[in-house]
Amino acid sequence: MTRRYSIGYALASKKQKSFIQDSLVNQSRERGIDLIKIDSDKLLIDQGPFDCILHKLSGENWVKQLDDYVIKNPNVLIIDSPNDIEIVHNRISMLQVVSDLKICEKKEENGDAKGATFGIPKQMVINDVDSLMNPCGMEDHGLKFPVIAKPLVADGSAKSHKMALVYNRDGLDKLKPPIVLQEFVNHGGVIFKVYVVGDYVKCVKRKSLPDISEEQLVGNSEEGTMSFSQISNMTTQNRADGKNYYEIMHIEDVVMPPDSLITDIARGLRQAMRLHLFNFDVIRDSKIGDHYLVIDINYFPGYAKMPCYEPVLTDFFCDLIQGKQNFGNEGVKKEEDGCPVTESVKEERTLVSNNGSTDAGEEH
Ligand SMILES: Nc1ncnc2c1ncn2[C@@H]1O[C@H](COP(=O)(O)OP(=O)(O)OP(=O)(O)O)[C@@H](O)[C@H]1O
Ligand SMILES: O=P(O)(O)O[C@H]1[C@H](OP(=O)(O)O)[C@@H](OP(=O)(O)O)[C@@H](O)[C@@H](O)[C@@H]1OP(=O)(O)O
Ligand SMILES: [Mg+2]
Ligand SMILES: [Mg+2]
Repeated sequence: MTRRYSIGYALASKKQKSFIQDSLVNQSRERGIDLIKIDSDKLLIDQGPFDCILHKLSGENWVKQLDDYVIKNPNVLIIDSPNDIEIVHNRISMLQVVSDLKICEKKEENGDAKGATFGIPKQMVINDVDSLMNPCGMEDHGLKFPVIAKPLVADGSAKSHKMALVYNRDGLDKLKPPIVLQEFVNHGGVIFKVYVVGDYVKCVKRKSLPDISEEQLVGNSEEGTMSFSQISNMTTQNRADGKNYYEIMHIEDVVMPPDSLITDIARGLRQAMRLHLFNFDVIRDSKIGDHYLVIDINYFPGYAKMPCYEPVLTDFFCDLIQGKQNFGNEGVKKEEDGCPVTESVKEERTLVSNNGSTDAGEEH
């Protein structure tokens, strides 16, 4: 009799609706893994037992419950540790991880960068209104208008997604610190969203803020700012002339970033942050062409929008249970054509039981 494995999940209702779909539950069940909802009205310690806990909750009480559960069940896998998640709840610390990545970029004989390079936009934190009104602040950080004002805290609240494109100094006085002012970089209206699920990496294209021409910049100066939120999830945007900007720009024709660069950044972030479940947003600097900027990192994003999310996540669950998902230098899985490496799991999988013994998994 093959032992079954249980993964408990603790998610906000919106997240649970989008992520725990019947298709995912059924595919996991077929592979010997039961996805079980953790009851938020009961103590975690009184539930289970779980081989793994998936969560996207925060707060002292929840963190304490996780700690107590781990003390009583030292073999349980927590995906992911609240301490590790913290780094992406701040828009300065999240991008500092990118700046600190050591990825060997190819060089020409004369030392110039060869091929694609990456970085983060210039940015500065504004903690209070006085710093906002300091005229030298932006210049000291090499920032010039337009800039994007983002809430410093990226904690998943609706407020944390409320952004503003600031055209001039008049626009600054509408802002409410603490915020980050980030240089606006024209990038052709397309953002590259890179989903990471353990060792698996998938890059997709999404709609993004349109480029700003010099004329538009002057033309929009009277308002001072333009507010927006979660534009990459936007379905339509009709311009004044009624035409949909995104139909005109043919997003499907936009060239993807180099696969090797994306997987190197994904691997580097995974090892540095010690997170299994995140995505990061990349834009291509229109002025340079093969220079890419990471502008955002999100913990436990909307995986249901990722192609083949069910097999990818089920694969990940199996690897977790087998103890395969760690932070070593193992290769990064990329999708084969069509769905990802789930085909490669057809071979027999030995699942490791809670007490460390192994039992042969069923032929899948
Ligand atoms: N530095 C930048 N230059 C140009 N456009 C930018 C820049 N930063 C953000 N944007 C635009 O603003 C959008 C939202 O920015 P960002 O991804 O940081 O916000 P978010 O609320 O964290 O989004 P998400 O829903 O991905 O969590 C991006 O998808 C992109 O269209
Ligand atoms: O729900 P959605 O599908 O929009 O997923 C979004 C997710 O919302 P959720 O919390 O409800 O999962 C967001 O989380 P918070 O920052 O708000 O915590 C953030 O990760 C976005 O980047 C995700 O959009 P995506 O990057 O995948 O396009
Ligand atoms: Mg984003
Ligand atoms: Mg974000």
